[in-house]
Amino acid sequence: MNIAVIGTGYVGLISGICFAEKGNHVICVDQDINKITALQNLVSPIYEPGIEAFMERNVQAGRLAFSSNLIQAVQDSELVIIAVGTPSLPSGEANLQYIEQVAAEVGRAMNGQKIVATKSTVPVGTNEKIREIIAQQTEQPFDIVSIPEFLREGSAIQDTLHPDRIVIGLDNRELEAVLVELHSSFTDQIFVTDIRSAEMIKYASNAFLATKISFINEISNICEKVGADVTEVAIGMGKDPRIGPSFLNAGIGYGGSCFPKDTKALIQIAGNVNYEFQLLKSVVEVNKAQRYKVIEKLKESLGQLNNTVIGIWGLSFKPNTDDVREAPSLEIVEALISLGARLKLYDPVAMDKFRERFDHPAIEWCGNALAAAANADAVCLLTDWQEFKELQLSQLIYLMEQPILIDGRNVYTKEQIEGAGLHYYSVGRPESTPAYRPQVRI
Ligand SMILES: NC(=O)c1ccc[n+]([C@@H]2O[C@H](COP(=O)([O-])OP(=O)(O)OC[C@H]3O[C@@H](n4cnc5c(N)ncnc54)[C@H](O)[C@@H]3O)[C@@H](O)[C@H]2O)c1
Ligand SMILES: O=c1ccn([C@@H]2O[C@H](COP(=O)(O)OP(=O)(O)O[C@H]3O[C@H](CO)[C@@H](O)[C@H](O)[C@H]3O)[C@@H](O)[C@H]2O)c(=O)[nH]1
Repeated sequence: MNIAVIGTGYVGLISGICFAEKGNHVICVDQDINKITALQNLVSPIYEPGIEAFMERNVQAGRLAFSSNLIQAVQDSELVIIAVGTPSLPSGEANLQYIEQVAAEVGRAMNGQKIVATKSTVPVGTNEKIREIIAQQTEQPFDIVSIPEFLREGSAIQDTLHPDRIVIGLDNRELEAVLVELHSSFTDQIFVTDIRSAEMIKYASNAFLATKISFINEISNICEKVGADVTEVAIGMGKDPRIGPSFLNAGIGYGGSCFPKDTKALIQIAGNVNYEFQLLKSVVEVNKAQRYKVIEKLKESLGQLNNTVIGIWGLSFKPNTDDVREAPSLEIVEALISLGARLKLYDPVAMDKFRERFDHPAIEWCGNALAAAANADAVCLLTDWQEFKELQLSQLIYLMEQPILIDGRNVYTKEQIEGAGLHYYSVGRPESTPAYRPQVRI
């Protein structure tokens, strides 16, 4: 099939590449000329493991191209996929300005029958709005479908090539066969439903996963007080197939471009029909508070933070991505600086993206994890990158001013900590080392 994908962010670019990988002819469009130029030179604007090899293979096979010419791309395609951003407005509601702009541009470009599919996460009823906007611009026949995207950053290509399920929302049953056929090379778990339900499935799924995380984080806070171990609790809970083992990792809470934005948007979607989504409001509040646990633990171990030196391991909101949108690190770094700490920051790939968002004279940018720990009074691990898990922790005692490690993602085992000579604090697990008596820097 000939496909145009509008928006070459995480979703548009990865979907475009994966549809091409399955033999379709795809043209990916973006209004950002710099992105398009980079892509035409086979340079990915996002960090995603394996992406450049997939891009190169499909471009060389003549199945994938990049352009800023939306009109041409739409005219050459039977299926137009909208994958532009839907960021939060200050109210928490989804900002639909990019969606509406693209719908109008697609409408003006139409030269014959098209299917217009929305992959962006949009509030219930948005696809109907898209239909109206397109219809105002063209007399050409077209159909609207909702195909929400469930990929995760860091494993986006594998998630797209091997999804757990694909949801297709449509109101013209004649399209079912062609859309199921298009997606059947990815999975046989294809659920066809109506458009409004498809839109809601996306928000409900993200809200449920966020709820699991806030739930286990609250359990971890109680575990700390009663002497239980949240990792053991999560394993025991997860053995019940009704609960499942995934998304029960306690830590400093969820970040990223999706959970924070989509939970707030769903609260607003409910509010717009006079429904107060109490449970989800609590999930958001719990998540906000959880980030500060790291700072509480630092205060517990160091007393006060003014004039201390703190090493930070990990800035991206999760491993295997350079995305720092709504990363817990942003709030934690700002809070530590406001408390008078000097910081030594290291992340394997996200330092440039972080620095574009936040920089300060109190920050020293470090080339590796050990450099960030050198002469520090404490190190805080904020992202569970594999390279941090593989560090020889016994080196820290020789490097650090005070041997304190705060593990915000529970990555280290008892065996790794034992014998390392550190004072180790994690989340919801009994402390495996004695509490530290701070030395105050003059
Ligand atoms: N990032 C994820 O992991 C993920 C996963 C599932 C769903 N989603 C949803 O998918 C949507 C896109 O997310 P993203 O992270 O890929 O966004 P993004 O911000 O990374 O990319 C959006 C792209 O759209 C482009 N764009 C905006 N207006 C345009 C226009 N008029 N014409 C052409 N291009 C235009 C921007 O330049 C940008 O490159 C959002 O609704 C998001 O909630 C994201
Ligand atoms: O047990 C867990 C699992 C995740 N997280 C955190 O939750 C956030 C989100 O993680 P993840 O879901 O893996 O990443 P995303 O790329 O944001 O993907 C989510 O958001 C996407 C955008 O909507 C959806 O498509 C995906 O299905 C959904 O998992 C990260 O900060 C993680 O550190 C935890 O704290 N504990």
